[in-house]
Amino acid sequence: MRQEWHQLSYPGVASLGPQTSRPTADSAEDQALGLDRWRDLPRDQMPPWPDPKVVAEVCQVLDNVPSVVAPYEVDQLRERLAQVCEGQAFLLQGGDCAETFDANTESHLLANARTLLQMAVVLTYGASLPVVKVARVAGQYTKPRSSATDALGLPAYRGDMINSLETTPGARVADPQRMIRAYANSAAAMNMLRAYLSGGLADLHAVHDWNKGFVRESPAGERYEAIAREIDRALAFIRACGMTDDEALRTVTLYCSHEALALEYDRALTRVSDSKAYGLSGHFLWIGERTRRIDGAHVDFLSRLVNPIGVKLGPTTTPEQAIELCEKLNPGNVPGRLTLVARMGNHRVRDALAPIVEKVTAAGAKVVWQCDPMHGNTHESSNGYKTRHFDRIVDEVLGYFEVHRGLGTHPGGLHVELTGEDVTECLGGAQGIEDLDLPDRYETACDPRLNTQQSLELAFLVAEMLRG
Ligand SMILES: O=C[C@H](O)[C@H](O)COP(=O)(O)O
Ligand SMILES: C=C(OP(=O)(O)O)C(=O)O
Repeated sequence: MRQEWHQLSYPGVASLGPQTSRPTADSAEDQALGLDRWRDLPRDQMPPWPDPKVVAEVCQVLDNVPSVVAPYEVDQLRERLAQVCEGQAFLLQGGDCAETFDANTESHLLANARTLLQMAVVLTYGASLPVVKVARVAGQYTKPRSSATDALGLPAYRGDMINSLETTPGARVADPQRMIRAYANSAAAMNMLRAYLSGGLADLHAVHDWNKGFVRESPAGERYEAIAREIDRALAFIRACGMTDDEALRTVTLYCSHEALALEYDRALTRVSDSKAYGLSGHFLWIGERTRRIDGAHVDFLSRLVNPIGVKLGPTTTPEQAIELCEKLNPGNVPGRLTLVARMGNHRVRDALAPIVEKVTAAGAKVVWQCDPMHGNTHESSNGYKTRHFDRIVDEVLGYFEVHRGLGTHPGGLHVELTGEDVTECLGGAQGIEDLDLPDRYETACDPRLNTQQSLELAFLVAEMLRG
């Protein structure tokens, strides 16, 4: 008999039923869809689970839990991303680098959602297009690492789904039980966000009022006043037309996303509906720069889902590799299915991205082009913090716009690591954060995030770019 997740004794699982190395006996349908082929393929960044039997037992539990998202939402997001693909919408994706169980609080979730909504309003105005909003939330609990060990020689922290950030050898042992905690935290986060988003958090007028507060208080506020005033006028016009009760002005759909790194987790939360495989651990799943090998487990598994998916492309990606990824991940060339997320670094974006966009476009592949200006711009500060400079982030976005404008393609989206808290993790911005300020509130579990002010500043700057 299958176990319910709430019946699991924590932390031990010795009392659980059969010890199998596979999570479940696959159904014929799962087999036909090839949902477990990845298990036999080369797999980078594999969580160092000490005991596969425990992994299998945990997955057996996750096989039967209510999913985090629903198939119709996944289909809806793919359709919305199809509009981005066709140049009729813009994609904004953002949130924590690494979610943690401790920070999965109402206030943190609301602060992040609020910041994303604020950015979306500015970008909607800048692009004069609908903005599809996707949060890095409700599942962003795994991290690929460059090294198996950290500076202390301990096994690297790989995200709360896998091990703990605490700096003891015991805490760094990968613990499959954490997948259940990640699931419970993700389900709770989505539950709370759905409730707030339909209950006033997304009210357009309130969100714009927060932006006006930002413009008033930011040291660089003057620069953004013109756009804020124009949005004000547009809203006044909408009010004058008597459209204040319109549902679209009061609620928004916020989709959730995470890197599909711990494949055991995403596989266990996959459900087959109408003979199609839906990864229901999140609406949008992506493959990281470190796990995108064409013959690898991650590419194979995600190729079998119908979700909208993304793949990160770093500066060493060749146009041929990008085309191969398109063919493998989107053989039907379905618009909205595949997002190519360029994370080149500001020094490389102009020369590395252009040939990729050119050749992928010439090959006829339908993709959403998204810019992640964070991951190629990381450096160590003079006082030893992993950081990113706001100017380099802005410059990468500029370079991305230049490439797309030059080639006549749609610069479809932005993907950023951000938080709605006043942290000091990235340098620069109007607050002028410097190396010596970094220790004040350096709270990320992995990579540096833009704080609220830096995020909004970026949104205003991108709005300017979008307006040409
Ligand atoms: O978020 C991305 C990666 O997980 C991260 O940049 C890797 O960081 P590392 O180089 O410190 O391992
Ligand atoms: C790890 C990430 O990015 P990348 O794969 O581009 O390094 C990330 O976005 O969390």
